[in-house]
Amino acid sequence: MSIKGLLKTNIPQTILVLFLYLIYAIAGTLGTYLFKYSLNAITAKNLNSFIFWEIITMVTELATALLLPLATVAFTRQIQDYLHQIRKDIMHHYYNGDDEKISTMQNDLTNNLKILSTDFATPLITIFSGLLSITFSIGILFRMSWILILTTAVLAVITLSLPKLLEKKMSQANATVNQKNERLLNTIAHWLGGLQELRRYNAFARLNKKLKEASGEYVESNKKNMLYRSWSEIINGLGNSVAQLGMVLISGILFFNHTISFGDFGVAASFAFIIFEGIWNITDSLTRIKSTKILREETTKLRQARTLEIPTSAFGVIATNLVAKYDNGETITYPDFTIKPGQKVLLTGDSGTGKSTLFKLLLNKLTPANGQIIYFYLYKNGNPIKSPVQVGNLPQDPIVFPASIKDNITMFDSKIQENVQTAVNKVQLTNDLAKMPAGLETQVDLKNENLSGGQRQKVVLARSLIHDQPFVLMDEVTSAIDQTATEKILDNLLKTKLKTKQTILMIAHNFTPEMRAKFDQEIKLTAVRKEAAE
Ligand SMILES: Nc1ncnc2c1ncn2[C@@H]1O[C@H](COP(=O)(O)OP(=O)(O)OP(=O)(O)O)[C@@H](O)[C@H]1O
Repeated sequence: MSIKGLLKTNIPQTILVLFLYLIYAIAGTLGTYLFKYSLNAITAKNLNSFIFWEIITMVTELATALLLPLATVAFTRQIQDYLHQIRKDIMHHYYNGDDEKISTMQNDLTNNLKILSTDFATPLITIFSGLLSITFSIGILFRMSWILILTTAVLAVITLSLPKLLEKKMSQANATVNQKNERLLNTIAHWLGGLQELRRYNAFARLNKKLKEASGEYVESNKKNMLYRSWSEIINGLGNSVAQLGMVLISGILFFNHTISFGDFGVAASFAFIIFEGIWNITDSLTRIKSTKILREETTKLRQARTLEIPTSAFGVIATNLVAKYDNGETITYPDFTIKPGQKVLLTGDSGTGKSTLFKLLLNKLTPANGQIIYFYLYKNGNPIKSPVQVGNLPQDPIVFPASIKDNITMFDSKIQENVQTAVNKVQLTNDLAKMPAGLETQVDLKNENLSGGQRQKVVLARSLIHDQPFVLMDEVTSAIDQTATEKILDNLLKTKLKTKQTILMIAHNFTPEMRAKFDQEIKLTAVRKEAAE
């Protein structure tokens, strides 16, 4: 998040915002200044002149009161446009990354953007508006007496240097709040994800304890943050009051010396209020802006999109000397294998032989302890050339979204709608849809689970088919589908001539010899060398 980015989001809107704040500052200053004539009319005991200037002042004040909400609305829209842009970039970053925790993502998209809006964007406009009011007020004071300007300058230096006292502490406190909030979200995701299991084992006390711990830390960090903020406000407020009193004192002396009129004395005090309130607001805003420095740097990094080049050809992969190792010492050694572009490969092996772990390695969710994985789609002089790839992944539990079955297949891409029916036929979903009154438009109800496990598997298979992914990992993707349908789906999956050929690596148990024979190759995992942790 940057000033430039905020201003550039919508240039005509930026001009409107700046213009509205400019006339708001002019009207505000004028309203205060014109009151001088009402005061002078009182000392001259001229009722008509007093009423005339009072009406003029009131009209200007009314204009000021109307301008502020207008300017605020325009600026809020500007912030929202900018945040929308940032949110889109962050989503893009996570979408292409595939390796982030949901809680981090939620925190970046909600809490952190809220902080940037309240502690960066809003303070910026406060500074702009404050600077305008201060400039106009100084101009007017200067016309009255240079002594008033000198007093203002001295008091301003004192007021401006006060916030420095707590700047660092506030930045740290803000970062801690974020950290603790992320931990809380993490705990919620981990523990509430297994809520049914906890219920089954009456483990409510443990859930409660964990949530209490995490939320306690979050509350504490928030309290500390508020404490620093309050101290900062107290220190700034004190400086502000001393400065205002100083101005009243000096302008009073100037009045008694006949340097300024009574009207000037009256409004000089008001301008003192505008100036010091402006300075107070600016210093407070600067402190807030500085406290978001770490957050802004993080957001900028997140906005740097991880764009993956997605080639349209099928990919192959070569694995050599591959070894996976978990923190507990569990080590799995894999046989070397090569999967050529477009091949359909079956991955088998007893439970615990490392099939899922191989998928984690291929998805780059786990770094090999040894060996390497090379994805390629081109050969040069007979040798494969390493290339980045986006690996498709169909996990054992199909991930569906609360949208129509059609949208779940197209993933909201209307351009590929016409291919839906073909994909539906190939995954044997046609008969299931015929039983649903709304057919493809049936809304997936995650809460009441209106789709069976097999139907959900068919939906994600159709999704994978329609999206032409160049390399797809499938983990027991037909486990809930009956034997006859599975055979037909396999025929379609393995023999389908897609626009671009697709490489498939599929984990499956209990396939008949005929079904296994449909694959180009079978990788059988057997021995697992275990090195138990101490
Ligand atoms: N996160 C983990 N931490 C430590 N060990 C793990 C972890 N995940 C898996 N393992 C161990 O690694 C070995 C291989 O597990 P993996 O899940 O890859 O096997 P699998 O062949 O997919 O089994 P299944 O067919 O039962 O799904 C097992 O001994 C397992 O206990």
